[in-house]
Amino acid sequence: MTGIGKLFVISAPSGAGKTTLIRQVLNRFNSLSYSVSHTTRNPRKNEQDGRDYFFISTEAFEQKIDQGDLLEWAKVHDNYYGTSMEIVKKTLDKGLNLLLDIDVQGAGQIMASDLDPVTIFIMPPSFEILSQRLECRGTDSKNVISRRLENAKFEMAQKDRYQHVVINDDLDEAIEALCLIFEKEMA
Ligand SMILES: Nc1nc2c(ncn2[C@@H]2O[C@H](COP(=O)(O)OP(=O)(O)O)[C@@H](O)[C@H]2O)c(=O)[nH]1
Ligand SMILES: Nc1ncnc2c1ncn2[C@@H]1O[C@H](COP(=O)(O)OP(=O)(O)O)[C@@H](O)[C@H]1O
Repeated sequence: MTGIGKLFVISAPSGAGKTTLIRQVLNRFNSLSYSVSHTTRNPRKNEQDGRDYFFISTEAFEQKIDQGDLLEWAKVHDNYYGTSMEIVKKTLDKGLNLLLDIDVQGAGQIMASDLDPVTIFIMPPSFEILSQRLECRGTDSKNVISRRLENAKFEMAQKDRYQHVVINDDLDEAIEALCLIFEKEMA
């Protein structure tokens, strides 16, 4: 992969606000596109296949692993998630910048590659607020929320592996801090 596009990797514990922040960043920068991942989890209400994720079966996902179609993949909160090799290659080769929203395991795989990514970790202001945000979002059952909060501790412990850490407390301030990183890195 020798294109001149830049690769950005964002990770955060579930509920920290990365989807909210990423939408704002994508609106702001025309030269930045988003890599739609494949997942085996069920779509939430308001999520669209092909826009938020490619929602596929476990069999189809495992076939993609076997065929080498995925640049990286991981099992997160009991489901598979993975990034299409083809999307990344085509986008970077066109000279476009690409944003991956992936977990800490997948981010580790990209950090170990020769893709030279810009890495950003989004932190919630506190664990209590993270828990409140997951409940207020209203997309997940109590069990699913507990599982996500359990993983959050392990995920947040890895924030120092990232080049940038943005705390998402006041939303507008976090958007500005994040956009500043993209502006500088794409200059
Ligand atoms: N490794 C990897 N992780 C992904 C990918 N797509 C999404 N994720 C991560 O999977 C986790 C769960 O995502 P999701 O089910 O959308 O829940 P949310 O974080 O609560 O919005 C998050 O940490 C995402 O960053 C991917 O392609 N690869
Ligand atoms: N800075 C913020 N202040 C208050 N609520 C927020 C903030 N950022 C995001 N939220 C809310 O928190 C919930 C989780 O955000 P979301 O973007 O879905 O997180 P993630 O994609 O990291 O799981 C959503 O209901 C969202 O509206």
